[in-house]
Amino acid sequence: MDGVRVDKQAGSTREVVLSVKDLTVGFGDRIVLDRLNLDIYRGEILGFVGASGSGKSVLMRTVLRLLPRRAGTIHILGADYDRTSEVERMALDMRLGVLFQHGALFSSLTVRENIQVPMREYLDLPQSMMDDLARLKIELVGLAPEAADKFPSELSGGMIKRAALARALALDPDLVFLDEPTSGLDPIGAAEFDELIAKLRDTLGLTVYMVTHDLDSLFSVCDRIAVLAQKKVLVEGTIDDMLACDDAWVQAYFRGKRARSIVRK
Ligand SMILES: Nc1ncnc2c1ncn2[C@@H]1O[C@H](COP(=O)(O)OP(=O)(O)OP(=O)(O)O)[C@@H](O)[C@H]1O
Repeated sequence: MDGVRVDKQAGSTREVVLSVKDLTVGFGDRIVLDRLNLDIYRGEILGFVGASGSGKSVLMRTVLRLLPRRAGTIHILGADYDRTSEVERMALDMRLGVLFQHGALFSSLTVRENIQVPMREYLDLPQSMMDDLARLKIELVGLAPEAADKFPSELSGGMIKRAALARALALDPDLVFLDEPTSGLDPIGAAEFDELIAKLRDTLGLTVYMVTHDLDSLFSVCDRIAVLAQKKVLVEGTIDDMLACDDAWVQAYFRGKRARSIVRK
């Protein structure tokens, strides 16, 4: 594996945990991402935005090796996926957690069993230890202990998101990918989920890659924002950078009527 890359900026040294260079992804004769570049730094919450169909999910799925790419390199936690052995890849995959859109829990498994799926896949632990770990994860995401024995169909939308987050945290990952984690939640549930993500980042030192359309999340918990447009990361920076950006789509998104009502809060 390569060493972990660091970037020196504003006098501080930041560890790059995900680095995407010149990434091109397409389907048939349609190019969705064209020589895209992106860096994510340890401990930050990066919010990913872009118009519907701009390729946010495609990017996330390509980084997770669920979709093939035509060109470009992806370094995760200092390792170039293309140059790692199968064993090293497995070790890397264990350090990534994923919360897919709509939770994507297995409907025939209880919350406890869902959380234990990654443990069974990657670890060889006695059942009693997996039960203890599942209990800890359930507590970590703010679910009641009784939720362990419930099936997804018995949970509210907010509980499903929390259970899916508990599963994403099952193996104590360094980097978590969240695909629209607050979609479908009411504003109070969404705000609570944002607070939970910020708390987990602070206490566990997580790095968070979050695809979101939720302006409240972007304003309240994201350290940095990346805008996907024209098949690449068109702009990246803080919310102030977004507000100062003169791109028409970025202006409409961050300074439109809905955004202004959040800024005024
Ligand atoms: N497996 C696939 N085969 C062919 N085309 C695909 C595939 N996956 C995605 N696409 C196309 O790639 C484009 C980007 O899709 P993607 O789902 O990444 O958009 P998005 O930015 O996540 O949108 P949304 O915000 O609506 O979820 C779309 O035009 C989509 O139809």
